[in-house]
Amino acid sequence: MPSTVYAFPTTDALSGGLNTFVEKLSREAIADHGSFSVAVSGGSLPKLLSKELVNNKQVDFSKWHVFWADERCVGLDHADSNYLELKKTLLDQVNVPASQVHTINSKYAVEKNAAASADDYEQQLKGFFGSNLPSFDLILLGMGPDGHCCSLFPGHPLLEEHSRWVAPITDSPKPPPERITLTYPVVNNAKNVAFVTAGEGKQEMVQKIIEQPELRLPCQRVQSINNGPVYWFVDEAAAGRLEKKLVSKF
Ligand SMILES: O=C1O[C@H](COP(=O)(O)O)[C@@H](O)[C@H](O)[C@H]1O
Repeated sequence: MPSTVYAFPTTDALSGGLNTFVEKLSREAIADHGSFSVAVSGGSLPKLLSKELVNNKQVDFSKWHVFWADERCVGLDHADSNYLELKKTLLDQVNVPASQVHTINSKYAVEKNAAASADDYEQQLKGFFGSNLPSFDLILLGMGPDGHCCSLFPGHPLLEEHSRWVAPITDSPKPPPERITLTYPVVNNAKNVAFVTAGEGKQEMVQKIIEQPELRLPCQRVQSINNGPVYWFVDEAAAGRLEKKLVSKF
């Protein structure tokens, strides 16, 4: 199924649309099975996500289980930590119970032991989802200017990882080199996946990804096995080169 692209005039409007989208999915998931499992990326995503959501009193954060789509092998208080950014922008101000915030194991992360960190995180997923392939209610992904998502980079062998749920990477082209990442089997088994990206610096790559699927860049390999749409929340700057007919109304 092709992507559904929502373009917003400003980043604030994008955050507003994303807030509405997340509120709806959270409400539906909690009504259906009593919890909302979400995996979140780092980079620019946490700020765009949290801007409006942090003040949304309609969302029952007490039922959320928060995971990371990828994480850097650094301490949880390190400036490069994807967790830290979401903590500052959202988690410190809403009531997700600490036991439902599923961070990378800080001991292994501080040691830069990506292999042990990935094994540990896969066990954390098994603890929550059981032995069947995880099916997140929502995975929120950023897009790097090179077309990477999670810590799945163009041309990297991890693009062909089909057995692990969480993989280590020790040669990330974007620092820091040691990271862990969800793999495609997990990302593509999510009930909903949304990319969130903003700014003119992302314009060229957004156009390539939406208009040239044959390039098989990391973001283009995100395809729901359940045939659901992959959503894109972008601002007008990032959408600037897209053919208008490819943009949907939110
Ligand atoms: O290193 C990372 O980069 C990507 C993209 O970040 P952005 O700042 O260009 O939005 C991010 O999605 C990923 O989680 C992160 O580890």
